[in-house]
Amino acid sequence: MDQSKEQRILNSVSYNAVKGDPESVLNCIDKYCGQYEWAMNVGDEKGIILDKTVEEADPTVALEMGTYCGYSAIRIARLLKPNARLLSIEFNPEFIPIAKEIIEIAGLSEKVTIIEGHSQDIIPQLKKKYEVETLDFVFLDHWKERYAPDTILLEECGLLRKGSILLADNIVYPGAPEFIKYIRSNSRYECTSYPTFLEYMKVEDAMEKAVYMG
Ligand SMILES: Cc1cc(-c2n[nH]c(CCNC(=O)c3cc(-c4ccc(F)cc4)cc(O)c3O)n2)ccn1
Ligand SMILES: [Mg+2]
Repeated sequence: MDQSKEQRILNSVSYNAVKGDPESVLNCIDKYCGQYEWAMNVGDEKGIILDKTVEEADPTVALEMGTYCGYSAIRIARLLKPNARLLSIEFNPEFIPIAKEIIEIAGLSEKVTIIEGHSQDIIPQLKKKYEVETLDFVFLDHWKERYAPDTILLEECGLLRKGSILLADNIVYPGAPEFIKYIRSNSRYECTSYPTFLEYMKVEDAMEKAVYMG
């Protein structure tokens, strides 16, 4: 059976990236997906907004929803201080071994825990099963129609604290209108919009930052 696109991305990283060098893994994925096969990595342009927000949050415990090939997990984990950790939820079992391998090549396996499952099933387990008290940073990059209900679920599970920073990808394309409606009309969040472009394309997109005020 011929290989998947995600397998071809892993092949390219495995062949071209410098082991243990996260920047070289990111550059390799961006080159491959920019030149050969588009893929839904947050990419190098939106990646800078992600970097800045992670640096602002300086999280001890970070959550990502939508691991895919591990590109944003590497972007986040490479900026984490010692003993800080990233939990990343992925529902598609095909992507998980590929993400694990790519994160391993970047030398960041110690900092990243990939959890297989649907966000709505995993979020309620984070406190007890994954020993999370509260989340300092959350990157929403999973099913766009789950951004709003999962934000509410994070609140209900007591996983947000005063100052927790949420960053959401794809606000314009594919779009997350219910999330925008919810978060911008909720006085408990301070929202900032970052107009940008869809990964590897001249298509408008945006990211939304929302700081939980408790
Ligand atoms: C329910 C649940 C779900 C998950 C989960 N894990 N992995 C994902 C992937 C979600 N991501 C996307 O669908 C996505 C799509 C595009 C896109 C697609 C097609 C186009 F033409 C243009 C743009 C661009 C992007 O940047 C995206 O992020 N969800 C994990 C846990 N629980
Ligand atoms: Mg995305």
